[in-house]
Amino acid sequence: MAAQIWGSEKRARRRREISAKIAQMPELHDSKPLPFMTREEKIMESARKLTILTEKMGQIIDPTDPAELYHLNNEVLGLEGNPMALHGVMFIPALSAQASDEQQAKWLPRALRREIIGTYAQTELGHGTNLQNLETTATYDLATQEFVLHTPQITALKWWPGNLGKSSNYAVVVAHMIIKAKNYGPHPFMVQLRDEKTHEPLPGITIGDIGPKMAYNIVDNGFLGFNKYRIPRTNLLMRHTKVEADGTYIKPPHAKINYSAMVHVRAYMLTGQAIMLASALNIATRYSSVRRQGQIDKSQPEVKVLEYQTQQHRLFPSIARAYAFQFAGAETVKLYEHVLKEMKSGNVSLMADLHALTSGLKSVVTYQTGEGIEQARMACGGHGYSMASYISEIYGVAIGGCTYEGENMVMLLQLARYLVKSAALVKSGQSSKLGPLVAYLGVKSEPTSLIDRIPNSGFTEYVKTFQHVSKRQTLKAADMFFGLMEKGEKREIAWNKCSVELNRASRLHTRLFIVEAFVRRVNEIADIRIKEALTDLLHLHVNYELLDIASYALEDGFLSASQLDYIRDQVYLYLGKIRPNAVSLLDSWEFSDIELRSVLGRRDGNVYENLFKWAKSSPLNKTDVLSSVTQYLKPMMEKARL
Ligand SMILES: CCCCCCCC/C=C\CCCCCCCCC/C=C/C(=O)SCCNC(=O)CCNC(=O)[C@H](O)C(C)(C)COP(=O)(O)OP(=O)(O)OC[C@H]1O[C@@H](n2cnc3c(N)ncnc32)[C@H](O)[C@@H]1OP(=O)(O)O
Ligand SMILES: Cc1cc2nc3c(=O)[nH]c(=O)nc-3n(C[C@H](O)[C@H](O)[C@H](O)COP(=O)(O)OP(=O)(O)OC[C@H]3O[C@@H](n4cnc5c(N)ncnc54)[C@H](O)[C@@H]3O)c2cc1C
Repeated sequence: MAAQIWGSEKRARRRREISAKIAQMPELHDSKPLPFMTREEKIMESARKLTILTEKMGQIIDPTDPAELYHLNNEVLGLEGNPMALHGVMFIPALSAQASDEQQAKWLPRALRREIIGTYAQTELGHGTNLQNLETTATYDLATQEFVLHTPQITALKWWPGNLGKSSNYAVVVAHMIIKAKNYGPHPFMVQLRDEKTHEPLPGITIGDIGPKMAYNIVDNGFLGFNKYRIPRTNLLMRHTKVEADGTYIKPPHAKINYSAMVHVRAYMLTGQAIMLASALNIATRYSSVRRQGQIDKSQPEVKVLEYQTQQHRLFPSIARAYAFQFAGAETVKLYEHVLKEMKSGNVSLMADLHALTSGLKSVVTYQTGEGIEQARMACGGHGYSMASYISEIYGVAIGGCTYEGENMVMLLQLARYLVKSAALVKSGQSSKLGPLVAYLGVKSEPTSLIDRIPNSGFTEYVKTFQHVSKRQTLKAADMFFGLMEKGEKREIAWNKCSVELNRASRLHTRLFIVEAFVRRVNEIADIRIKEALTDLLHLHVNYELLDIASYALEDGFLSASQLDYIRDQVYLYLGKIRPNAVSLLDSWEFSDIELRSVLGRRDGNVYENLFKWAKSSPLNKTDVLSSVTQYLKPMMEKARL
């Protein structure tokens, strides 16, 4: 199963080897539990481990393999971030995709050797979503052949970029490029922020940390202002766009090609989210198989809470989602790598499809991951609320994904643009022009679902039902939009009036893709035992998801009330079937205790001993009487007694 999850036997074996090596290297372990550290201590601890990793990485992993790097990162540095989180996730990808060969030769080796630390600075205090209204300017000075970066007002301060505040000395900065008074829109520039020797901010740069956040606090998300700060013309990233010395602008082959670093993270973050969901579920499911509370049969001893159907219903559909996201994420990364290769050689024809797909997936996956993690926390009762479970930290980090790399509603609306265009093709009889991801929009569906009528149909009838509701909602939302425009409404106003319906279409389309990715994977599996276990999980997935969106299929009678009962029964059937495999389905992800950082979810299952030991190690328990008591509470009580 681990091979299915991680992509191959080799990958699963390498993960085990890496975890085993790290277990033998105490210098790479947290020196004390992270929840007992202050933010400053955590940042220091992370930097300590990061520098050891830089020295020893080659002994542990193949540093050119992103999957091994990511695993090493999760084990040693953890999900709360590190001083170079953005360096690997956005700075290097931005340089790789957007810098010319010559620029790459100059900067990439230095970045890869970690001579310099970089980030991606785009969002501003006043604007994150609407990139056309970013306010930082890069004005070309023909006389000196330099760009002058400037922050005209407070809302133009860069705000949020990870590791910008304190760690990075370089950044890819996105600014509106102005040449001879003409604004060419947002473009990426390589900018040095700090002196390479002293790490002091360079003159003309105002920089700092934006303060503590809901989670992810090892990362120094920062602010940045420029006061007429000059950089050479050749610091504009020039793989696709060029500015000649005389100010001549050579436009890129696709207007949005400079957005590739965002698409990179959107594609890669899906498996990251799956891992966080599976981690939280691993903790909750292990705990639920240890925790005994109440009886189902009063004549019997107390049961493990995992025996309760409500507990299973709370956890198991999310286990299925974690697998589904992992499989869909793996497909998306493959597609991304393909499109990136094509883009580098000038073929930009697949960019729109990839953008639509990743926009929808990032939104649905992050939202459902958040839901699943929060349910996992609640499933642990009181102990879930303790930082000993570590689930609240996992939640805080994962839920950030709903906002970063494009706020979810906004990204769903991006996919909706693509769906509406596709609907227009269907309506004008041009279905043959539909791309493969939306080809189903042009296929006539049966009048009613055959879900309960064709036994052994595999998952075909389910897929058809998801296709039906997605198609119907897309065409309905598109009709609503076109109808408003026909009545004379301006395009943007009509769009806004339909946007809730449009986003519903985007979610349904994305959920269909996730189901299909799961089905594709299960169909490929040769090992009969693995196939059987995953087929059960897939049964639960399709039935649970369909129940969740059933109103769309009931509206037009595609599903009947009796079919709904059938689907519901299937959910209960598969909850029971999955119960014996539940812990194994999560242990198969092979998270080490070091990586999980959870006292509640350790592999040994000694929940109560571990919790008591952890509580005793709390800094508050170093002394029996705290100074807050001696200084304030004791005098107050004494005064009251007088
Ligand atoms: C130790 C190291 C290990 C490394 C190992 C790697 C493995 C990594 C694994 C896991 C990763 C886990 C990640 C966790 C890290 C967390 C870090 C967080 C970092 C966060 C960073 C950020 O948030 S950066 C800032 C992100 N900002 C945004 O996303 C802004 C959102 N807004 C937009 O994208 C745009 O404004 C928007 C698309 C909404 C509109 O753009 P605009 O230019 O205004 O467009 P418009 O003129 O309206 O035209 C729309 C038109 O353009 C098309 N389009 C838009 N974008 C694209 C695109 N990217 N590609 C193709 N086409 C695009 C769009 O479809 C429209 O087309 P039409 O409909 O008009 O045809
Ligand atoms: C943990 C974290 C890490 C980050 N890291 C980075 C980084 O490294 N680099 C970087 O540059 N940025 C980073 N960001 C910033 C992030 O990319 C933005 O916060 C994000 O893109 C959302 O933009 P915003 O904050 O402007 O939200 P807003 O756009 O102001 O969103 C507020 C609300 O308005 C709605 N809204 C906005 N526009 C529309 C619209 N057109 N239609 C409908 N509804 C709309 C949204 O749906 C939302 O409900 C990070 C953010 C976080 C939380």
